[in-house]
Amino acid sequence: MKLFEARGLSKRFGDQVVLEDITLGCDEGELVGIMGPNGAGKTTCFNVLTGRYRPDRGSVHFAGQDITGLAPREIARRGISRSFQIMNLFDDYSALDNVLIATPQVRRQGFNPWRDLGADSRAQELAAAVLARVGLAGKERAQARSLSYGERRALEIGVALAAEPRMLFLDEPTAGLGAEGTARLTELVAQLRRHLTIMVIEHDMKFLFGLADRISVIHWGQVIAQGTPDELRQNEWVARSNLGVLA
Ligand SMILES: Nc1ncnc2c1ncn2[C@@H]1O[C@H](COP(=O)(O)OP(=O)(O)OP(=O)(O)O)[C@@H](O)[C@H]1O
Repeated sequence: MKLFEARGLSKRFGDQVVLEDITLGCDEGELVGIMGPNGAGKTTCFNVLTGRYRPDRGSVHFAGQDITGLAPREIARRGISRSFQIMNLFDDYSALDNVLIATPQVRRQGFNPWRDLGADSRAQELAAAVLARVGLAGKERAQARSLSYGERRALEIGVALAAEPRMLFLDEPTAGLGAEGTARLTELVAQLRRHLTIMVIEHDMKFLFGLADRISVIHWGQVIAQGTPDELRQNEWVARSNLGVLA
């Protein structure tokens, strides 16, 4: 059985069918990519997979359980974390505190901006370890707003990792990064995939083709091709599109 599996997902907004009969999944330990042109429905698909939107039809299973339509918080509790395409950090807080706030220890007590986040030394150690994992050792005390764009993207992934997920969803992690930032992020994701199952939406096909075990191509809300990077390079549609040229 797959660790994560979506079957026959459909979603419409008003008259517009945005997702139609999407079936995709991944085994434990895999890195699976979702690619497709602008407006293809990738972000909507991600939002359905991670509980932000309820599908009109179809199901989502994780670790043998039906999680279709569960609230994002409930899905997170079951071991799925996601990063956001739009930056989702507390700018005035330190890098360490941004991660601390997302740890299960601190979450259990409810978020209280006035509480002394430094009081729990065990949680602090865990948060520092997460920062080291995403390449931000030494930046613990830096305010989130003072970090470079690439560092902020790494911190966002750190925030997602703070919940100690079994599976990580990344929404366009290289968006806005230059060549050097993308290279760093590629290295980070390559490290993370050793211990995590990862699903990633990405426009940067070089990034995706270099890292993914398998990729689903979405166009007009449907999966039009699925396979390993090598298989997709042979795919006529991918070869004809810009997506294929970039890879
Ligand atoms: N909340 C919403 N209400 C109405 N329409 C929506 C909503 N979210 C997305 N759409 C529409 O669904 C279609 C797919 O959008 P979506 O953002 O999922 O595509 P995408 O493949 O992620 O695109 P991009 O790569 O540009 O982010 C678009 O036509 C968009 O306008």
